[in-house]
Amino acid sequence: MHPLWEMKSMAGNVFSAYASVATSVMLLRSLANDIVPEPVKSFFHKAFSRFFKHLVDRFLGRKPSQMTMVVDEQTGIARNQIYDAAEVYLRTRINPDAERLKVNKSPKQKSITLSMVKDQAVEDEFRGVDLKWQFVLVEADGQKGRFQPEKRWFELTFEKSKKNIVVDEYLPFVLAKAQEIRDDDRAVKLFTRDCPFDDDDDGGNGGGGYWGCVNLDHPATFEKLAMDPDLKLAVIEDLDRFVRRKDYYKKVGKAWKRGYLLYGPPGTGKSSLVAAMANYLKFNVYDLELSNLYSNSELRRMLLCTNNRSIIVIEDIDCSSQFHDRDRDKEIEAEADTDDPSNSNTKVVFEYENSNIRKNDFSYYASLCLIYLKYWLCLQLTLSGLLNFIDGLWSTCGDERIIIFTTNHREKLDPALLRPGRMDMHIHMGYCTPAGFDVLALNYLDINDHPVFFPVIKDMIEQFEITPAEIAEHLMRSEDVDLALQGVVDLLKEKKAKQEELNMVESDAKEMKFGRDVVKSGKEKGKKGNFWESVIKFPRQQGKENTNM
Ligand SMILES: Nc1ncnc2c1ncn2[C@@H]1O[C@H](COP(=O)(O)OP(=O)(O)OP(=O)(O)O)[C@@H](O)[C@H]1O
Ligand SMILES: [Mg+2]
Repeated sequence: MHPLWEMKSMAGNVFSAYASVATSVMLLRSLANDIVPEPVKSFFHKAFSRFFKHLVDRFLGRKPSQMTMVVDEQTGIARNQIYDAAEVYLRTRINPDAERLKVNKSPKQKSITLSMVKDQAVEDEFRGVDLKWQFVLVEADGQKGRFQPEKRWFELTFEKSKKNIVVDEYLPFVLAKAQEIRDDDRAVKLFTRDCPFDDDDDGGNGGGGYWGCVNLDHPATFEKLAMDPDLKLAVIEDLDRFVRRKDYYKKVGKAWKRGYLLYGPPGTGKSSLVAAMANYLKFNVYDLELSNLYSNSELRRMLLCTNNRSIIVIEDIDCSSQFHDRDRDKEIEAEADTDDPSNSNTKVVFEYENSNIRKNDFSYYASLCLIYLKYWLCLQLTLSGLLNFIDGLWSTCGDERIIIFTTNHREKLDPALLRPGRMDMHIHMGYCTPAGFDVLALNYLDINDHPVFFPVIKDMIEQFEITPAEIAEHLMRSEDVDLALQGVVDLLKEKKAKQEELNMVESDAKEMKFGRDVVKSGKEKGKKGNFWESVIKFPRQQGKENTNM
């Protein structure tokens, strides 16, 4: 064939192939147009054009277009929370090779913090997005006739196309992270009613006008507490579970709070455990002194003014006369509902019975007048009022609360306080055990063992009731390990001597009682005899009779 004809037929073939491909593409396109939904189409369209633009930028050596967000220190008259959060968060992102840094520590901070200096830049990365923070500072200027205060802001620069990720994900991440860092650095606070100070720097209404606070610088931690190791672990696990179970509490329809009852003899570490819990969770502590409160509404007001993530402590709950008997509460409330004018007298008599006022005391009349006045003003603080706040409707006001009661006498408490579900965990703080002594010795003397004293002390500790507070006090008496341990041994020997004395007195008392019973029964049978002879001699005679038998 002529080469010209050959070329012509090839071109015709190519053209017809192109035409058929083009027709198929158009057909597919119209088909796709009908089948694929609009959002999917627009997504692919955007992705393709972005990819294409990226390729072109790469090819031409152009940088993707950037965006800068300005984070001012103030929004109007209020502080800009993003600025504050960025300031805290960026401390953790400062380049360790930086040549200039600011160093700060306020009285309320626990540790020294580093921060950026003027015009310093910090780079960060979040989900594949590169970010650059720059700290800008314009110093105060009073030269142009008008005073210009110092101005500070951050500039956050990133790829423009990543704006949504930055606004929706990165900035909330910075806010949350900053809060975490602040919580770690924050000193735990102790709120009480009578405290004249208000050191609350959290910006919240930690006191609401009712509470004053100071830093809780209690050094107690779980490691330093001498208590049963299994119980200690159980308490820590319980706290961890409580803190991470926000959604669970919501799901089961329970207020996100937990109650602990700490009971045991004085000096066994109940208050220390409260401090250890607060330090472990970084929760503030509200020390609720019930003797200062006169009515349920006052109690409610006080409790409503407490912050979330806090521990409310009522120490020595058994000493609050109002909280002994809820049935009596009900009686009082029922009596109050009637119009009987003697009601107030009944209430006063009840309170009088429960108080320590003694007749003929100098303060007798004054105290009685006060009690009358209280009831005349309808002021009542009852156990029902407290329970209402613990797990009634009021309990849902506030999240992540822990309520702790401490007592030396659990048996004296109203069963309503002890029923399951009210105080979720009852923790017994008992006398010192050998394992507890190990903790105290390590804590106070930095020793794990002593070949002479440890076996003696541990053996005696098992036999006698001795509180960790007593041992701790003796361990602190000398810096010399041997002297300190000898002190503990002496203390235990003293206990032993006292115990033996007590046992003797008890056995004598038993003998006396026995003798008296015998005399009584003898008298009843009509036998006459010398009283002392009966008391002292009769048991022995009785013993002889018994042996003769
Ligand atoms: N279990 C313990 N572990 C370590 N130290 C303890 C323990 N118990 C008591 N202590 C020491 O004794 C001191 C007093 O203890 P704490 O006030 O905690 O006892 P408590 O049980 O609250 O007494 P109370 O019933 O009288 O209020 C603490 O400061 C601490 O040094
Ligand atoms: Mg205590």
